[in-house]
Amino acid sequence: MKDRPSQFSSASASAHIDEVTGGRRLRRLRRTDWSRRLVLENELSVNDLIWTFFLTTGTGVAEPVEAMPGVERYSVDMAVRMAEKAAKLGIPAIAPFPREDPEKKTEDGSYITDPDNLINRAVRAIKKEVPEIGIITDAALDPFTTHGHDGILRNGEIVNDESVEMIVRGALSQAEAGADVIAPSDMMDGRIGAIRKALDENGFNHIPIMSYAAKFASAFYGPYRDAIGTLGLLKGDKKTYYVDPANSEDAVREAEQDIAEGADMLMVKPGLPYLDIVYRLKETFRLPTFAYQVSGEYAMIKAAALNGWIDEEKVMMESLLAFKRAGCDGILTYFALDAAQRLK
Ligand SMILES: NCc1[nH]cc(CCC(=O)O)c1CC(=O)O
Ligand SMILES: [Mg+2]
Repeated sequence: MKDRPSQFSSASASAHIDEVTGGRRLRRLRRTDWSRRLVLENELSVNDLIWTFFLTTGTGVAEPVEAMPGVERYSVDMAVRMAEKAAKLGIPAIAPFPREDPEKKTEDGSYITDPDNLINRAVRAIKKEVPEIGIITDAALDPFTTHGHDGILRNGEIVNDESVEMIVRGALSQAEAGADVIAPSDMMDGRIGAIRKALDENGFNHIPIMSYAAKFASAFYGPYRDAIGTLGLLKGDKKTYYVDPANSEDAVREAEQDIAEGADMLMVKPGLPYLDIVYRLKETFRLPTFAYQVSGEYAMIKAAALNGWIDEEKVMMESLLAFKRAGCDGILTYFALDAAQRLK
């Protein structure tokens, strides 16, 4: 015991370490900045970003979303300006979500089919002024129903086939308004095939479908429901149609089914807590695969940053890079504008 310090001279420690590692020192390539850059495996680019944001009625409106500091709801005219900003930053696509006028909400969500609803007006205006940016629209019913569900509610049940009919009509009205990608987030069975058929039969066979294939019944959507005004409305939960957070085989089956029905791209939602699903879907199907960094994920990062507990910019960029490492081709994120600015 007395000799112990001398046994740990640096020379003998080195010899010991070389013996156990076989001389393989993984830190060699991490020593310098140039060398770290040289061996980078994944990189985030502005081409990976899809900007998610909110719409509201009126003109000249940019109002803050309480649970998402830094995020605002825009009236159509302001959304056009913001889309222009996104396009100038090189962001390839946007995904707007409407906070519809509560008076337009109905039991069956049929306002989704109105050519003059908020989302369709915004799509038309943005397509006219900023044609170079891609617009991805959600064909789910939740902004349009009085109960906040993504489908039609009958006797306490979300009825599948009738919901699909309405969702298909909504998707068609979005395509007619000029949407570039239809991205249904409702998780009804058979909706991908039904939307594909309707698009093809109506002159929209060039419009791709990005399926929210693996959408989980998650508590991370809280701030979004506040943002689109469905928080107080939602009756019960969405467990009868979204995937259980405990399951991954079910997520694989959902993706397999959506691909068989004609999905061009897959999405996983939420994002960071579900990177294992991203990895599995990418490895299994090799399709363009996306993840949605949802409102609750955004709020967590913002809240910690506002408290001075984490470095917002670093955590934002690290979280986005993690999606790339897991296999994402792109990320739907409320951070898109900030991240794009940072990537300039
Ligand atoms: N069709 C519903 C929908 N569309 C976008 C989100 C969540 C997005 C987010 O949390 O950022 C949800 C989830 C939900 O309310 O169940
Ligand atoms: Mg499905």
